[in-house]
Amino acid sequence: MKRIAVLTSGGDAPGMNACIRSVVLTALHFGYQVYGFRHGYNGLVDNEIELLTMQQVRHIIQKGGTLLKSARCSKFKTESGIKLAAKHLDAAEIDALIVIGGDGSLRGMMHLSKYWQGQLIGIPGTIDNDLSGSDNTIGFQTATETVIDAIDKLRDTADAFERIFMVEVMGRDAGFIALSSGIASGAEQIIYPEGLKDIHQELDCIIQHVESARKLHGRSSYIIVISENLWPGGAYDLSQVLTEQIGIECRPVILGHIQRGGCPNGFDRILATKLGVFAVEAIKNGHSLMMVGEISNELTLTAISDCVNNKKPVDKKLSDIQAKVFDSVEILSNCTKSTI
Ligand SMILES: Nc1ncnc2c1ncn2[C@@H]1O[C@H](COP(=O)(O)OP(=O)(O)O)[C@@H](O)[C@H]1O
Ligand SMILES: O=P(O)(O)OC[C@H]1O[C@](O)(COP(=O)(O)O)[C@@H](O)[C@@H]1O
Repeated sequence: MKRIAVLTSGGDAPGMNACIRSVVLTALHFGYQVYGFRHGYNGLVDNEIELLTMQQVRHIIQKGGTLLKSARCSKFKTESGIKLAAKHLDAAEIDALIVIGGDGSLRGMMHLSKYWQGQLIGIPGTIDNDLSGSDNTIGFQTATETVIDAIDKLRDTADAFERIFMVEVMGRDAGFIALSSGIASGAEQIIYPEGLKDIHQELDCIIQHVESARKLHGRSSYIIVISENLWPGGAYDLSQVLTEQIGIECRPVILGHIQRGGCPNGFDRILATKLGVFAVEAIKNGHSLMMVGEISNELTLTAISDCVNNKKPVDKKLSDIQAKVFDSVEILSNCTKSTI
């Protein structure tokens, strides 16, 4: 009988619980014993292990967060830490480990493979969606809906006061959340890392767009969605710069960790369920150092090294729509008032 283990690591994402449930139920279906390590890689280093039962994963499919807890773990990056992790996996006679997490967690698996001989299967779980090898990572769609809901609410008050808002969203170095939520909420500007060379050099364009929109539309609401980490001091400081340059107040809104919480939506529950089943099947079929994913509705296995080393591009069609087709300032300057 195989003994498999599962852990969640890095930024938690809605749908991680659904995925743990799926891994546990599939493992039990195959007659495997399944264990959970708590607190991400800290659980391996500190040997926080528990047997997972069907009872424990009942009624968690709808819950945000993660039953196994998550964390970042600097000790796991050290040689002594990783050796302890391997020792604890061997002591528990674990044959295969499933890690649900983002690119850092998958890099951790590559590191672990140098010290531990068991099978390693990754499942993409992060709101950032920044992993090649799957069209969507678990949590991304739910987080995007959370942002859209927030911007819709902001639009009401922005319209009422004819105000400019700058909404900062997560996505460490990736613009998936910004681009998708910005398009879906009809934001006037979307600023995200992949669409930008150097924000300091492009500041004039950002300001010019706001000013042109004001000239063409008169006073009206204007929403800028911006990814985190693009400006020192974030949206607070950048909105201050804009306020000073435009002479009209631009209000910052930082959505922060709200984006990581909440019930996973149907899409993420189903994705998490499929990937959990497929991960255990991959173990049964003898695979290792692979990440399960879904590309164009097909379940896929991709080498973890490719998933973390190949940068995943944002949807080109979406970025073109935003930059080239939907630019209201350009539309207004291309058409006469009577045609729009
Ligand atoms: N290069 C690496 N070598 C070993 N472990 C790593 C490496 N990169 C990340 N990790 C481990 O994975 C954890 C999660 O990675 P992090 O980048 O914080 O989140 P995510 O997996 O969501 O991208 C880290 O805290 C660390 O324990
Ligand atoms: O909660 P923390 O540790 O401040 O991390 C914040 C980061 O985590 C995320 O929410 C998720 O990123 P990861 O999946 O890479 O951990 C990022 O969008 C954000 O930059």
